[in-house]
Amino acid sequence: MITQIYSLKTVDEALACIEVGATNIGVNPTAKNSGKTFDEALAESKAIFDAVGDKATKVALTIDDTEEERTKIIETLHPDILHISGAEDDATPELVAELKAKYPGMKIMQAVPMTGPEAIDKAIAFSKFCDLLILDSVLTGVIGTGAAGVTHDWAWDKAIVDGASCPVIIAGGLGPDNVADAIKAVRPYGVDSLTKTNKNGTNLGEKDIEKVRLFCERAHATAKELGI
Ligand SMILES: O=C(O)c1ccccc1N[C@@H]1O[C@H](COP(=O)(O)O)[C@@H](O)[C@H]1O
Repeated sequence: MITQIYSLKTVDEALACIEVGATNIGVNPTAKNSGKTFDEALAESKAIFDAVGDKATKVALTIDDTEEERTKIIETLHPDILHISGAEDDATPELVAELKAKYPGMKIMQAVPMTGPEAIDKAIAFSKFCDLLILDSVLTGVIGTGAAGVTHDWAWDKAIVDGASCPVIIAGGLGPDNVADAIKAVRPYGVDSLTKTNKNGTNLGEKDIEKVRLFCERAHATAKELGI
């Protein structure tokens, strides 16, 4: 079971998350929703990825960035996974082919806004040319798909897991208290958490390492129990 933790702001908290069971470390170098400049956020993300090295899978967000910004993110951070989470710059077969030719080995993960049952067909279409999907909630006022801190109907996620051609990570308001139920309902490839594993319960806070530990332990234990 992939346990993906977002969005790390310091080297120490990233390493602590890995220590307690995070397999994937997510950063937000786009500066969107972060209150930082692009260069500040990118430098912070680079320090984190340099320290993480091969200890975890490194995942970088891009949210409606310009082509120049996206290139800077990829060429500075060398992420294992580029997480496309914008409202306007969804992956296309052409973009994925172009990125894969230029950056062999980098996986493309498309975020799907889980706004209703219409997300099911949309996700299945993305799954035909992306490496991974992340199914995430949306909240008015938050730029991009995700960082919403609320759940959505997991029956939509289950339909996507059953029909998709690529592995699916679920997200949206997941934390230690609901991750086991979510895995039982959806049987995904991975689970992701931001808000509910933060200290102050907002999408901007520091990570609460005890909550991250519980989230990862419960996810791994549930996956083992289900044999997935
Ligand atoms: O991580 C961020 O800062 C971020 C900013 C803008 C859009 C998405 C972002 N992160 C993604 O959102 C999910 C889920 O968030 P939550 O657990 O519901 O708060 C997060 O884990 C990232 O995949």
